[in-house]
Amino acid sequence: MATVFSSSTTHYGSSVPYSRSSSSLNGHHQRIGFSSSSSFQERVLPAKVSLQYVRNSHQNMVLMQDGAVATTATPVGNETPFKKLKEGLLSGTSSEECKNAAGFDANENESTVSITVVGASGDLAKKKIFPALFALYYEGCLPEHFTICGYARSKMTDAELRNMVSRTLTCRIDKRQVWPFLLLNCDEKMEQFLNRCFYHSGQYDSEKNFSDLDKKLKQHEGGRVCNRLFYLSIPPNIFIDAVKCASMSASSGNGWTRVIVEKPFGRDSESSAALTKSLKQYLAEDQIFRIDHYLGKELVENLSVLRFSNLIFEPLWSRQYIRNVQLIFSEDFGTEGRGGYFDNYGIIRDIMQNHLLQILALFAMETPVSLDAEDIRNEKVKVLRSMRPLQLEDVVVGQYKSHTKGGVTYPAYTDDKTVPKDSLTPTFAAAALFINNARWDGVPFLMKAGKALHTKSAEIRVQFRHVPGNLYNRNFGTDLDRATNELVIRVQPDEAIYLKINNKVPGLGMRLDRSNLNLHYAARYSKEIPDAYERLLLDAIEGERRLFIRSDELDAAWSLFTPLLKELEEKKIIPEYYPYGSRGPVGAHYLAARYKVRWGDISLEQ
Ligand SMILES: NC(=O)C1=CN([C@@H]2O[C@H](COP(=O)(O)OP(=O)(O)OC[C@H]3O[C@@H](n4cnc5c(N)ncnc54)[C@H](OP(=O)(O)O)[C@@H]3O)[C@@H](O)[C@H]2O)C=CC1
Ligand SMILES: O=C1O[C@H](COP(=O)(O)O)[C@@H](O)[C@H](O)[C@H]1O
Repeated sequence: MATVFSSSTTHYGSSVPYSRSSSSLNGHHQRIGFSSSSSFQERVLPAKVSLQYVRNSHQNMVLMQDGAVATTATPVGNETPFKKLKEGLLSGTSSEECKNAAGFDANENESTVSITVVGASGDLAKKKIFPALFALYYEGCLPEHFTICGYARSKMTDAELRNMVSRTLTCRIDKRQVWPFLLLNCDEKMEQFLNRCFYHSGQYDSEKNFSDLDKKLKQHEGGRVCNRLFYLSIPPNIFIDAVKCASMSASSGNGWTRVIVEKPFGRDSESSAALTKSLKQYLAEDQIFRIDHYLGKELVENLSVLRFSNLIFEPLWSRQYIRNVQLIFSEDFGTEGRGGYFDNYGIIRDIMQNHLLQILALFAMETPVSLDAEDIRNEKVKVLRSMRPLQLEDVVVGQYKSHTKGGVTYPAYTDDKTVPKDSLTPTFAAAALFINNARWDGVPFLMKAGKALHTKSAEIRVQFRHVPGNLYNRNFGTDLDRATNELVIRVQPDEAIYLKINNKVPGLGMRLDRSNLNLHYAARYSKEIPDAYERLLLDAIEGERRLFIRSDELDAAWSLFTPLLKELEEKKIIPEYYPYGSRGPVGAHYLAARYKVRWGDISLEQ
């Protein structure tokens, strides 16, 4: 029988510095996830065992027939260890002994990751975290040894947790696979996954309860080197209690301990600094993973690829060619169910200060020295620090009011029982921001975010300047804005990148129209796009910080918004009311017009 000894890169490619590999504090490696065999360059060697080796920038890995994984830092070009491994396996020696004899890392299978979802009974845990963990498991991206533990005050048995989690799990479908093969092992995978999930009930401020959790985790870790990830999916007022107890009583003794912190990271510069200071009493900065799930969205992650790996965009990426940039977020539902949280924050803190500002920073940053997390985050901080803090006149705020349509009455924001009747909290805001650096001087970056609008979407719109001395000007009429190129990056839903160009309508005459060069993801790629939480959880497990917010980034972000937020609250600025399901307050148009901008999502041909 021929042996397939195949070489491949991971699906990120071997030359990409942040190709996925683990790097743990204790130096053990444990690789997770292999590229599909279809992309392997296959070489046939005369032997009876099957090996696949996978290479990335840090290490080489061999997947053996029995599923065991071996890793080595030896370059792929040097095949000696692989030959030795193969010879050993052919002689009938066990995988473990062969690995050791051939010089592969001895312990990579001896470490384990325990993921504790703190606040496991809550909305985010059910909706996003457990499904993302299952998706990672289903895709073969979790390490061989892992345990998932739900932690919350609610009383629940392991079986009850599994039952709760099972209701939210779905299997990923690859359109290339053919029914019925595509879901063949789905139930089996779900069961295997659920068997690795456990529950521990406890208070968030009880070291004793966390110490009991520690004992439970140890039982599952079975004496291996243990790496521990805590996901704080709880309200912010209990972050510090939970971090304190986890770090004092349940952190790893011999591996790494990391904590994912959910937003909000404070509500202004002062409270954010206080939160960071308190977190740093118990954790080092490199243990803190501040999550902004928009950074995990496929098209946001693609921004750097688009800019820095295509020749055609970067030369245009400046004030010389770009007239304005628009960052637009809208939801077609209100704060239903989250009014209590929302009223203390409002849309500016909920969406603009984090999600939209993070996109802006990635969009506008200079080319980083490398793709390493620190290099990227350094560039983002520079952009944020080059921006002028927002002032009241740069902003329009709105709040949705009740609206009846088709016999259905949609509630006002203040109809929510958890919201004070006289609340002035904005559920909509539009803002004009400027970056005072050589690249972007004078270019308006307009943001718009709102709840209870007519549609759900998130997009980046880049409107280019008019073509100087355009020979075809007379074909466009008086409205030259309509004829300028616009690049649209539709983050969600129905991901796409399209460029609006002027084009000749086929025929004998000379009529121009606006057409799209369209990269529509659903048509181009058969695989479902992973949820942002999957990418971010995997990054946190692998110690990749690129998509998490560093504390100086956070400070810079708050510095931009804090003076405005204070002024809005101190002056009790009354929001412009807009009907539920509408396009938002008209003031947003006046704001844009002040900078000679028209919102791209409102124009007739979007
Ligand atoms: N839900 C979402 O869509 C999003 C949420 N977030 C953030 O994620 C975190 C979790 O969100 P979410 O799941 O919605 O939160 P929940 O309000 O559902 O709270 C999560 C769990 O925390 C416990 N809890 C709730 N309130 C208190 C309290 N006052 N004191 C002690 N424990 C409490 C409850 O568990 P038990 O009673 O069993 O202990 C609850 O199940 C928050 O920081 C939120 O801001 C961020 C983005 C989106
Ligand atoms: O962080 C938040 O994001 C959600 C929107 O996330 P999406 O991935 O569904 O676009 C928003 O509804 C919520 O208010 C906010 O806290």
